[in-house]
Formats: sequence, structure tokens, C-alpha cells
Amino acid sequence: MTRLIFFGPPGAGKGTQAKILSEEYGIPHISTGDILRAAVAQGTSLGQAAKSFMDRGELVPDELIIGIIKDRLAEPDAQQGWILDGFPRNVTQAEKLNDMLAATGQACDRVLNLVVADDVLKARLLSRGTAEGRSDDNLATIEHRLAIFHQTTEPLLKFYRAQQVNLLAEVDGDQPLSDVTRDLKQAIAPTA
Ligand SMILES: Nc1ncnc2c1ncn2[C@@H]1O[C@H](COP(=O)(O)OP(=O)(O)OP(=O)(O)O)[C@@H](O)[C@H]1O
Ligand SMILES: Nc1ncnc2c1ncn2[C@@H]1O[C@H](COP(=O)(O)O)[C@@H](O)[C@H]1O
Repeated sequence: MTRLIFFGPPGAGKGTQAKILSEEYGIPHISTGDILRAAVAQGTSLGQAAKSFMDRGELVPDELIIGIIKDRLAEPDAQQGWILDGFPRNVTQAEKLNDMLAATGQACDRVLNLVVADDVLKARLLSRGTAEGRSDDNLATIEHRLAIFHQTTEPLLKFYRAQQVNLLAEVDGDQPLSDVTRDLKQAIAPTA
């Protein structure tokens, strides 16, 4: 059973690595950002409610996000484990996740913190904006997303550090892709 949270700032490589390891471990990659972008593209009520927050680089209100995660974690494919990417992003979300897991006798196995410096992140996100056309990958919104990360999301590290010894592991995300994957695997299963 593998239940993992990929943690880190925008552009740290959470999605890239989650895709690789979800295939390797045979567990779903659950990205709240991907779910929201799909909802925006489909014009659903969730997408309409989330769009202006996403365009500004603000966090979408907790009640919307928590509902998404609750429904997604109840799907059959999520019963054997998962990789969360982009959730939780504040202490309220982390507490709700703990409550949801406790209600079904589950727990997170590892929180993997991908560490990358802001100047590297900015360069990565600007080039992703050019390559993939993600509308929030413009300089002003990138800078705001980084500020929100440092103000609101990064304090979660203290929350997880206080939860349980060895729950949180730090990985250098500023290395070639395969080295990051290797270090993540080592942090997930140190004896493997
Ligand atoms: N180790 C790496 N070295 C160089 N570039 C990388 C590395 N990992 C990811 N990238 C590139 O950086 C960009 C951001 O990566 P990715 O989308 O995986 O980040 P993320 O943490 O999921 O970001 P966000 O939270 O904004 O969605 C992508 O263009 C990706 O190809
Ligand atoms: N967990 C979340 N809480 C609030 N808002 C969220 C969350 N996950 C995604 N968002 C919104 O979507 C964009 C893009 O997210 P990425 O994880 O970078 O793909 C983010 O800026 C929030 O507006």
C-alpha cells in the first residue's frame, strides 16, 4: 500500500515525477490542478467557480477542493494507494485529509518535499508556459503563486514534521529527472 503526498512549490516537478511513479507503483496520480483545469475546459460549475482564482494564482476555496478530493479518494482505483499532487496546500486541507483518512482507517505513508530554488522555478514555469500554453504560467502569476506557496503552503512542513517521525522526506528537485526519481524512490522505500 503506497499513499504519498508530493509536496513542493509550483514547478518543482511534482506532476512530472508523480506521472513516472504512479505508473511504476500502479497507483493513481491525483492532481487537484489537473482536475480543476479539466473542469474549466469542460465549463462545469466547478470550473466556473475555480477559474478566476486560478487565473490570479490564488488558492481555490477549500470547500471546493476538499469535495474534489473526498470524491476522488472514494473511487475504486484509489483503494490501493495514490500519489497526491497539489493537495493539501494549507493546514485546513491537511487536517481535512487526515480526518478523511482516519474515517476509513487509512494514513499517508510519506510526504515528499521537492526542493528547488525560486529562480530555477521561475525559469521552468516560463518555459512550460511557452511549451504548453498554461495560462497561469506568466511572470506575474508565477510570482504570485510562489508567494502564496511560501506564505500559506510551506508552513505545512512544520505540520507534517510534528505529525510523525520520518513522515516527511526532503528530495533535491534541482537535478536531472532520473536522479530526482531515484531519490524519491529511495525516500519512499529506503530498504528496497
Ligand atoms: N528535474 C527537472 N529538471 C528540469 N526541468 C524539470 C525537472 N522536473 C520537471 N521539469 C520541468 O519543469 C516544469 C514544471 O514541472 P512540473 O509540471 O512537473 O511541476 P509541478 O510541481 O507539477 O508544477 P505545478 O505545481 O505548477 O503544476 C515542466 O516543464 C517540467 O518538464
Ligand atoms: N489544493 C488546492 N487548493 C487550492 N487551490 C488549488 C489546489 N490545487 C490546485 N489549486 C488551484 O489550481 C491552480 C493550479 O494548481 P497546480 O497544482 O499548480 O496545477 C492553483 O494555482 C490554484 O488556483
